[in-house]
Amino acid sequence: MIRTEDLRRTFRRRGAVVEAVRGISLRVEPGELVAVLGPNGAGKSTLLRMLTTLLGPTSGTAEVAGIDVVADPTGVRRRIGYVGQGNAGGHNHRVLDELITQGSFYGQTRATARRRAGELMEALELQGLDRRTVASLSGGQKRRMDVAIGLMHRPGLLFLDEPTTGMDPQARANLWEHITRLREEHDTTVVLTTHYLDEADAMAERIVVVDHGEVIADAGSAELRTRHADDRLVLHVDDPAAVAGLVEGSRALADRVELRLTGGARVLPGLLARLHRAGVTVHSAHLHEASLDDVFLALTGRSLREEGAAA
Ligand SMILES: Nc1ncnc2c1ncn2[C@@H]1O[C@H](COP(=O)(O)OP(=O)(O)OP(=O)(O)O)[C@@H](O)[C@H]1O
Repeated sequence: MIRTEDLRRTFRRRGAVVEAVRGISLRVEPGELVAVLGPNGAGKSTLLRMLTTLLGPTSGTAEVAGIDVVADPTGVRRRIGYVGQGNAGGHNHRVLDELITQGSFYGQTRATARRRAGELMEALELQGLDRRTVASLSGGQKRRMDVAIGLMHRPGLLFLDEPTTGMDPQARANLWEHITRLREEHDTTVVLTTHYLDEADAMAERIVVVDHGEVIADAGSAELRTRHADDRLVLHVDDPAAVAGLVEGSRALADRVELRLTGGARVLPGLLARLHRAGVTVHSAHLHEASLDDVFLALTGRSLREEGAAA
């Protein structure tokens, strides 16, 4: 669905050259949901803007939905949906009119656009709001409206730039439910950027971490955590020093032993069974699984959570 080869984009700013995207080669297969993560200024938006033809590459190539972004940007736009960071809808327009206008823009007849708008309003829980102005919608409704606009022409590929930023947790969960359903029903490929690690963790099958204009990791969340960050296990026991002697790599504290390990959930049952056989009573076992933020910290030396919070 997407193929880029050594994609680059530089900007000139006050005489200096900024390399916003530095040689990204990426493949996205049909039906995938890929989250692009990275701190502010990493190059995520620049990458997305090149893939959606809003910005030309300085060098390298990108094919989106089988079409070269430079040779045929109009062809690419026809096949993709793009939901940018701002609201796509005109604020004083009515919800239904806005959707129909979008459909007409892509060459749909009024009747087809109206039918499609009805389907999407139902799918995205916007029914009953036909005659309301976009400005009068709640934040969550507006964002779902943005997604509806992006889907009017039935694109096989949807780009979402920070779709849930600024939403409350319930509205986020709700939008995700809709995106998941649209994928299940229409097999839409989705590429999104987000600052919310928990969201990427829960929803994306694949996470592409971008930093300083480069892809520094590309895998599923579980694989990233196993590969780049440790879990931490805390066992409360009567004699920590004795137990530390039995568990390689652990250290004894006053009332517990602590241990760093990979794949903790898999290791834990065997470890507990071994301690039981050795006559050790474990009062409690707490496994702190590595988070994506731990992965990010291990890869970049920075916490994405802090960067995201500062944004
Ligand atoms: N039009 C431009 N002119 C000059 N520099 C730019 C321009 N657009 C982006 N940049 C620079 O390119 C780098 C990458 O920016 P980009 O917006 O792609 O990052 P990002 O990862 O999307 O950040 P954010 O999470 O804040 O949206 C930054 O250093 C930014 O200042």
